Amino acid sequence: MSDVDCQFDVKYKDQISCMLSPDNSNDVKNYYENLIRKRQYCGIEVKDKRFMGKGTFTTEVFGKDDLILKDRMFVASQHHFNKMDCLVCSHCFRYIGSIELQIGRKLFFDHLKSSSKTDDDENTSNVSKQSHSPKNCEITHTNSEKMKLNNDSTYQKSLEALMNGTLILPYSKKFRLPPVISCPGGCEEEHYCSEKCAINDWKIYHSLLCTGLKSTPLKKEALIKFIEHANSTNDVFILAAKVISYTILEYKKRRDNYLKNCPQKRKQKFIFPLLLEAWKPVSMAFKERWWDFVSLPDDVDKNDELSFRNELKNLANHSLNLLREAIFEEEFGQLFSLEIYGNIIGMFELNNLDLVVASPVEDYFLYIDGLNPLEKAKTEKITRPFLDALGDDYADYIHVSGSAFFPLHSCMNHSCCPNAKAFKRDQDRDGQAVILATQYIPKGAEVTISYIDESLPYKDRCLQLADYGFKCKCLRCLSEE
Ligand SMILES: C[S@@+](CC[C@H](N)C(=O)[O-])C[C@H]1O[C@@H](n2cnc3c(N)ncnc32)[C@H](O)[C@@H]1O
Repeated sequence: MSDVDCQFDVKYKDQISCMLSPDNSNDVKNYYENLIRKRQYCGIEVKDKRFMGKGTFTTEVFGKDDLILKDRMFVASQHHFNKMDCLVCSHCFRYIGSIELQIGRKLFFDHLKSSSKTDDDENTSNVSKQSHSPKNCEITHTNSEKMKLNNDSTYQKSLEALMNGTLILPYSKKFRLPPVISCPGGCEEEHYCSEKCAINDWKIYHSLLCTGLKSTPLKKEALIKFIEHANSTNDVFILAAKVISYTILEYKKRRDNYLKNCPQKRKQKFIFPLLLEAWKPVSMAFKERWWDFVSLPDDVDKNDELSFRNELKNLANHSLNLLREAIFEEEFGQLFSLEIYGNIIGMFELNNLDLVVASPVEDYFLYIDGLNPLEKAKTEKITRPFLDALGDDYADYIHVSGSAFFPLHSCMNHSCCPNAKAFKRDQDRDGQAVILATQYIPKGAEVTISYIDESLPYKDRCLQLADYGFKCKCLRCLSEE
């Protein structure tokens, strides 16, 4: 493969190799024990499994449907296209605002997309202003009953009324959502469910990636270019940027603490062991260089494999150049090397779990549907036009969709006859990963999940798992092979 020129790969060769070399098994054990303790979960441990790397094992018995683990994400991001379908906290991914805001905002964006107006920018900035400052003054239902959704300006007005809180839908108070809290840096991109989430997100990654008022114009312009490139190519680049920001900010926090306790070391400019500590969530994760392991798409000839892999490498390099323009700090040159970037992207591709959160809007319409016939008919006079405008298949796209990396979930190996599954119960209304036992699991057994549809025949399963870069060694595959 022809090498894309990356000066940082050469300059920081030794540090990069140290960052990518496997941690010793004691460190691995301690890291995951700590993590499990922090999550206040007992009943599982992470240990080495000879041929498959790490695995998760039970330390107590689990019954069918028992909760094994609720894992908080290390980094996560909502898909770019999903941001117009639902408004959620950028940190915990809970729905925010109100049922009215969710419906009005979604229909407003749909309307913008389909309308022939050219003045798109003005409308978009209007919607963000209106949609995050609900006023909560109720109007009578008779007003909304008069709505004619086929009349463009009446339709727009009714959507605005939903968004700014002047139109309250019947029974929506039964589905209250947390308020919309703005980004502390003043960007219009991220919103939160609480000050706590806003501050946490700011401290952990967003302060380096915010395009708000606190960002200098040059940095803002560069960040926007980076984000636009990621949105139009592969939004895993956004996740990679979050990982780099996290590592820089975590390092700085650790360094400040260290220097507070050892003021005599103040002259020491850069403390590499502290960067390694900050890098732990990535160094512990299973990962490979992205462009090396991705399986060849069906439409790419085997003879073109080299140029296919080079294309991916060039794409990552371009994204990294854009990110450097925005947030590069000389002190952390190794974090901006292509080798590190390729491994971070590879970590997501190999461990990614879809981020899914069910929508309260669907609950709301199901509730209306379950009312007694008289009440339902009265209520639907108001709600039906909105439900019709959302379309029959609205439930398929108004739930949160995105990508996330979960440190403990990512230690679970695949099996084609798994004993657990990632599954969101009714009460799981945020971005955490929920792992449930699908059968009785004895103490000491490995907890396995299926990365694919395990009902497929052997050959198809092999093909699908090739996308994850491995050949399955579970008992079922070994016997079917
Ligand atoms: C999400 S990680 C699981 C944890 C991983 N074993 C580790 O060491 O961190 C997925 C990787 O684990 C290995 N793996 C998981 N399930 C496997 C299986 N059934 N057969 C062979 N390798 C498996 C593969 O290398 C795969 O790419």
